Parts: sequence; C-alpha cells; structure tokens
Amino acid sequence: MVMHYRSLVRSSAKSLQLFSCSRDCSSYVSRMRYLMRLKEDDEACRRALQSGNVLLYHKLAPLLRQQQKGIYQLKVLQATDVKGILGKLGKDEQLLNTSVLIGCSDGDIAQFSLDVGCLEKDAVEEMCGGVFTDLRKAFFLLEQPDTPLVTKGQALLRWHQTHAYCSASGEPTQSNQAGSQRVCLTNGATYYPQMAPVVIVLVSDGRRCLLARQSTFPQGMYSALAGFCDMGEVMEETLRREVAEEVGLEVESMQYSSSQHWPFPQSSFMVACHATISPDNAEINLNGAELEDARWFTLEEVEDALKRKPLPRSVKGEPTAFWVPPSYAIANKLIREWVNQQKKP
Ligand SMILES: NC(=O)c1ccc[n+]([C@@H]2O[C@H](COP(=O)([O-])OP(=O)(O)OC[C@H]3O[C@@H](n4cnc5c(N)ncnc54)[C@H](O)[C@@H]3O)[C@@H](O)[C@H]2O)c1
Ligand SMILES: [Mg+2]
Repeated sequence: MVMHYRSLVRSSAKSLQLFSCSRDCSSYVSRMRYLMRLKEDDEACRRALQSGNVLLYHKLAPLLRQQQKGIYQLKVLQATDVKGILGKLGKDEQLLNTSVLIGCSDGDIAQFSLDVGCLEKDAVEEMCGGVFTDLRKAFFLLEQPDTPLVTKGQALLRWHQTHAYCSASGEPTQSNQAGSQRVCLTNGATYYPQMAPVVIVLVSDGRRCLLARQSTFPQGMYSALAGFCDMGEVMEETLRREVAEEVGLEVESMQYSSSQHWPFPQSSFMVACHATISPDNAEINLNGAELEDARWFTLEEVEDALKRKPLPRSVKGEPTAFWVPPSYAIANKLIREWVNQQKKP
C-alpha cells in the first residue's frame, strides 16, 4: 500500500487523479498522505479544489441548511456550484482560489472552506438555500460530528484574515494554495496557523467538584477552571499555576483526559485534565480579578445541572438555576467523566 502511494505521489497530475479515485486507497493513511501532498503541491491542490467540496462562510459565519424543522446540517457545495454563484453575482471566479484546505472526505474528496464576506449575504443564502449562522449558534444546531470540520474551517479562515502582513517587515504575506502557511514576499519569513495551548481542569476534593464562572459567562453557567499556558511551561505547570492563581488551592494529583480545538475567541488547543486536592485544604481563595465566583458542587447538584438546558429561565425574583457548558464544550465531558467516576462502586 505504501509503495503504491509513493509511486503515485512522485508522478504527475494524471496519477494523482488516479490516486484520488482509486477505491483501494481510501484508508486513513492514504487520505492523510493525500492531504499532505496537497499542502506541499500548489498545482495539485488547485486541481483538487476544482472537483472539491466547499463550506461557505460569510464573515466567518458558516452556511447551514435546515433539513427538517429544528434539524440543521452543514451546507456543502461543490466547487462548480460556487463558480456558478460567483458568475451569477458578477464576481471573478478567482475568489474560489482563496479557499483553504480543511480535510478529505471518506470518499476521497478534498474539502475546503471559503469566506464570501465580500458578497451580498442574502443573495448567496437565497442561491444556496442556506443561512449563514454565527458559529456559537451553529454549535447548538449541528450534529456533533459536523462541528470539528466547521470549526477548523472557520479557524483557518480567521487566521488568514488576521495574518495578511509580516510582523517583521510589515509587507504582505502570501498563502500557499492549501492555506497551510503564509510567506512574506520580501524576507521569506514563513508563518503557520497557530493555536494557543490552554489547560482546562476539573478539580475535585474526592467528594465534590469545583466549578467557577467569569462575569462574561451567560447567567448561571459554571465551568471548569481554564488558563493559557505561559511561554516555556509544560501542561502540568500550567495546571498547578492556574488552580493556585484562580482559586488559591494546591493540586495533589492530576490525570489527562482528552483534548479539543476551541475556536472562541481565537483558536485554542484545550488540554483537559482531572485534578485532586486534599479535602483538608479545600477552602477557596478566589482571585476576583479573573473570576466572579467559584464553588464546590455535590454530585447531586452537578447531575441536576447536566440535565438542564443552557440558560434556564429564572422564575421571577429567583436567581437563574446553575447549569454547565453544553456537550460540544470539553468542560462538559470532564464534568460527565467526574460524575461517572463518583458513581462507581
Ligand atoms: N471548551 C471549553 O469547555 C472551555 C471551557 C472554559 C474555557 N475555555 C476557553 O479557554 C480559554 C482560556 O480560559 P481563560 O479565559 O480562563 O484563560 P486565563 O485564565 O488564562 O485568563 C485569560 C487571560 O489570560 C491572558 N492571556 C494569556 N495568554 C493569552 C492568549 N494566548 N490569548 C488570550 N489571552 C491570553 C489574557 O490577559 C486573558 O485575559 C478561553 O479561550 C476560553 O474560551 C473553553
Ligand atoms: Mg481562567
């Protein structure tokens, strides 16, 4: 299989086409190497774009379509459809070439994202039969499997929109066809899309878990503690420092759970962990500059919160009931893992 692939990538466009069509090349490894090739070879990527799938965004809001009442899907267009839309709106087809590569479908079709913020939003929506939707709202509407692709598409487009100039020379940078890097036209400096590493941690004293809220959170929502890694820090150091800074507690042990790309407000690479502190030293000393509140919650309270919908309505005169981030946020996964762990005999 590997030999088969190598012989294909070494050769011409014709064989690349063969590769992308071949049924026996649809394994994960082949797809990843196909994507690697497209990132390195502008010409091959341009060709893949002509027959690729495109997710449209308008000023970073992805295009969704309503499948049935209340059920939404990503609206995936073919590159030829996009060209047709551009033509009808009197725009240059070259706009399609600003698409960035975001993946490869199981059927070996290259997937791209394109921001058409320069076009009239309503006109594109009407032609596509879709609606451009703020990404946070889209997260609530979409099925879970669609969210990583739509997030990646937005994050990569945002990075290009904010890295048009070299920070050393001040001159324009130019993207490669795939959008996997930008190069300064005068000094050759190369820039790659970046994510800021963040540690998110659910602290437990063995019986309760600690959740906190910032003043900017929606009313009633509490989440796990989180913090950006300082330059040179390893994950364990960030975790201990953030818990100490934000709630004045000393972590005794920690365990990695999982990770997530988080697009808000800009791309973060979230590393999710569980941590324990001693129940003898569990008094919270809140850093009021960062957090509005932090509290210990019992298993029952957390289980009730998991059942609540986001932003539960408050009964007049009563505070809004406590709730936790929705399932697409990795904080929710940490909280569920903790609940399951507590319920183990
Ligand atoms: N997916 C989830 O479940 C989830 C849950 C909680 C928080 N988060 C995300 O985690 C991230 C970090 O959480 P936090 O706000 O508590 O971090 P934090 O505690 O480190 O505090 C934020 C502050 O850190 C500073 N900072 C340092 N490096 C930064 C960088 N690269 N980008 C931005 N600010 C930087 C800024 O002064 C900023 O105000 C946020 O982007 C938040 O959206 C995600
Ligand atoms: Mg924080």
